[in-house]
Amino acid sequence: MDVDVVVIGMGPGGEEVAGSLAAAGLSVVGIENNLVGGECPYWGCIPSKAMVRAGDVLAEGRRVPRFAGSADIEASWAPVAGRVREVTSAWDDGAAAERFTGKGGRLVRGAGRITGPKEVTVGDEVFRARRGVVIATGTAPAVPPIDGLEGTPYWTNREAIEAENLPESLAVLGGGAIGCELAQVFARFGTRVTILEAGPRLLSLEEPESGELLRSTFENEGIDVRVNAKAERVRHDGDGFVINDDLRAERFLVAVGRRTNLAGLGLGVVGLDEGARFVEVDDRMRAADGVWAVGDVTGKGAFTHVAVYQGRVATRDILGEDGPGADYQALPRVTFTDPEIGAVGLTERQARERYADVRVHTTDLANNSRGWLHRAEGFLKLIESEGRLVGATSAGPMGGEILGALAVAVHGEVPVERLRQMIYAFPTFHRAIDAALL
Ligand SMILES: Cc1cc2nc3c(=O)[nH]c(=O)nc-3n(C[C@H](O)[C@H](O)[C@H](O)COP(=O)(O)OP(=O)(O)OC[C@H]3O[C@@H](n4cnc5c(N)ncnc54)[C@H](O)[C@@H]3O)c2cc1C
Ligand SMILES: NC(=O)c1ccc[n+]([C@@H]2O[C@H](COP(=O)([O-])OP(=O)(O)OC[C@H]3O[C@@H](n4cnc5c(N)ncnc54)[C@H](O)[C@@H]3O)[C@@H](O)[C@H]2O)c1
Repeated sequence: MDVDVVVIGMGPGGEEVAGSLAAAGLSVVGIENNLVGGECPYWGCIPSKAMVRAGDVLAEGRRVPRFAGSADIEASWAPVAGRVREVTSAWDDGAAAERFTGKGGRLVRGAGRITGPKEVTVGDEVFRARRGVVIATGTAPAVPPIDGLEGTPYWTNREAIEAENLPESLAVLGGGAIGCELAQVFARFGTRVTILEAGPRLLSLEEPESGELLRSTFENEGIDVRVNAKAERVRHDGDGFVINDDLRAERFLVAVGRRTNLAGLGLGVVGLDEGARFVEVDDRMRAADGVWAVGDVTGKGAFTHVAVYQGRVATRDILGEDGPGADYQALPRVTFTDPEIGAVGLTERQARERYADVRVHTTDLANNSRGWLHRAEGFLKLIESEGRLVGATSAGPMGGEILGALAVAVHGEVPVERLRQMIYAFPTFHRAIDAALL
């Protein structure tokens, strides 16, 4: 069958390209071997943030004695499991599929494979794409080769999100975004949680202060945080897991990063490296003649907002429209723990590796009027080079929202001097920007 474009993988990145091109009048085939929408709406961002919201409500209730009297809080997992089923439509992608077909796209269920230049095969159906093929196959959980792990009922993000019952205890391998967000949720509901992080701190890709802040908060909330720790051996004895012979936990969540779904995709057929971890793309998301790639497979940041952003860039390129190429200098990311860790652009370390002239401005939220009123923990760290902000971290209540102002400053290359001359509303958390710069 001849079409204009074939999109392999209908997660946030693929859905964006396929839907926009179909809406623009192109004949588009979108191929999906699981659920249209990908990881984010069913086992990622959306249900995990529903869980985070529930944990935050509990934590806020527990703050009542410090502020406003007394409150009896009795946590129950049932509403959380119910809300997860509601926001994921109980893992039914009917509405997402219709969103695409309603724009005129054709959805094909199955695993797509590149079988020739601009040619994709699904089962015994062959699609030839006049304009080209978009690779948007995303990622799956990376599972390290730990002695004894294979064959045990360990959890990845999928089982953790689907959990109908609260485990009594949970060991979390990996103190990155998934590990930290889910560890805090389960702990707030009463699960005894231990985090094993191989590196020296939590959220190892972010500022060290972010990892330290989370560690102290987590420890205050009763989470056992073990850094420089690995799982060497694991066994499951019917009742639960025994990790390294001494740590016992009913459930074991593996959250040590992701691996791209590229094996067996036929990348070699179009001259791409079959063994590479990511698909190399230029700033138009082109990977080879007639091949574009978007989302987690590009290695530019495993976030839904990156997949959608790249999807827009690829769409413009496929339609032959002008517009700026992909630019990641103001890439934002938010870890939805409490305190929330928002960051944009470079960390201090990355900035020092890149620029000779780096200035760092920090302030503690305890010195910010609203932070003090809230008895909040957190900080702002701003990284300046050549008179512009090149990176920033905003950690604290609504850290990801306060980040918005900083992301605009980094993206817009606003001179720091101009930020110093701005009026910041009093008493807001974001007024800490003023304090940091002074
Ligand atoms: C627990 C968790 C929480 C997260 N929270 C956030 C968050 O708060 N904010 C954020 O920005 N990001 C978050 N993420 C990351 C976000 O989910 C991903 O970055 C995003 O889903 C990537 O989109 P994608 O389109 O690249 O790939 P995916 O969402 O992985 O979709 C790829 C799709 O391709 C399909 N596919 C694969 N191979 C084939 C094939 N050969 N043929 C046909 N179909 C195929 C897959 O079935 C899948 O549906 C989270 C992830 C997890 C796991
Ligand atoms: N709020 C968000 O935007 C959000 C939330 C969840 C996930 N995500 C995305 O999903 C991606 C995957 O999340 P993740 O938490 O699985 O990965 P991650 O890369 O963020 O963190 C993995 C952590 O596991 C550690 N680790 C690696 N191997 C280990 C081992 N053998 N033993 C113990 N620790 C080990 C690493 O040092 C690292 O700290 C993230 O990078 C992020 O892009 C985003």
